[in-house]
Amino acid sequence: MRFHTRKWVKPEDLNANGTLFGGKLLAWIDEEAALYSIIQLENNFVVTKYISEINFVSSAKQGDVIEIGIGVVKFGNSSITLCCEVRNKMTRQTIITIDKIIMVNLDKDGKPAAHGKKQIEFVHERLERSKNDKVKGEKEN
Ligand SMILES: CC(=O)SCCNC(=O)CCNC(=O)[C@H](O)C(C)(C)COP(=O)(O)OP(=O)(O)OC[C@H]1O[C@@H](n2cnc3c(N)ncnc32)[C@H](O)[C@@H]1OP(=O)(O)O
Repeated sequence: MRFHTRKWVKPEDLNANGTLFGGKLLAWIDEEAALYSIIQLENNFVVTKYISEINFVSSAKQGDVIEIGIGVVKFGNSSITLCCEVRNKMTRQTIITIDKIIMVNLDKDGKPAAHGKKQIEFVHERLERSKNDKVKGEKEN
């Protein structure tokens, strides 16, 4: 699991008890899952289909720095299944875990479409590959 995004818990993120509002946290996670899927599937048109049980393990308070981790459970045909953990950046205390977040790759008509991906890719490797392919193509011509 990779922890890409950090958040600073501010007054507007709190519930009536003064701790991080669960709905706010879920919105951050949904956006992170969407961003992760968009980058992996190389398609901006990806939607959240299904989220499994959510375990709120501990709370966060104003001023805490938290980080959102996303991992890939499975690449499907049109879907990608992710897992998520959010933890306190300083103490590593788990705040929430989600076993399965299923995101679906859509075509321009909003219908599920095969994404053709089988494994995690890194943008820098993609760029390196396309640079090498270009050089190879130039040598062949
Ligand atoms: C980031 C955001 O905020 S997005 C906004 C919130 N999300 C939405 O608005 C999405 C609304 N839902 C939809 O538009 C539709 O349900 C769609 C287009 C996502 C999917 O339509 P469906 O008719 O269910 O598609 P379909 O049956 O072909 O399933 C598509 C994929 O999702 C998977 N899937 C569908 N339902 C489920 C489910 N309940 N649990 C797990 N996986 C599921 C399927 O297995 C399939 O995966 P695969 O192609 O890798 O095998």
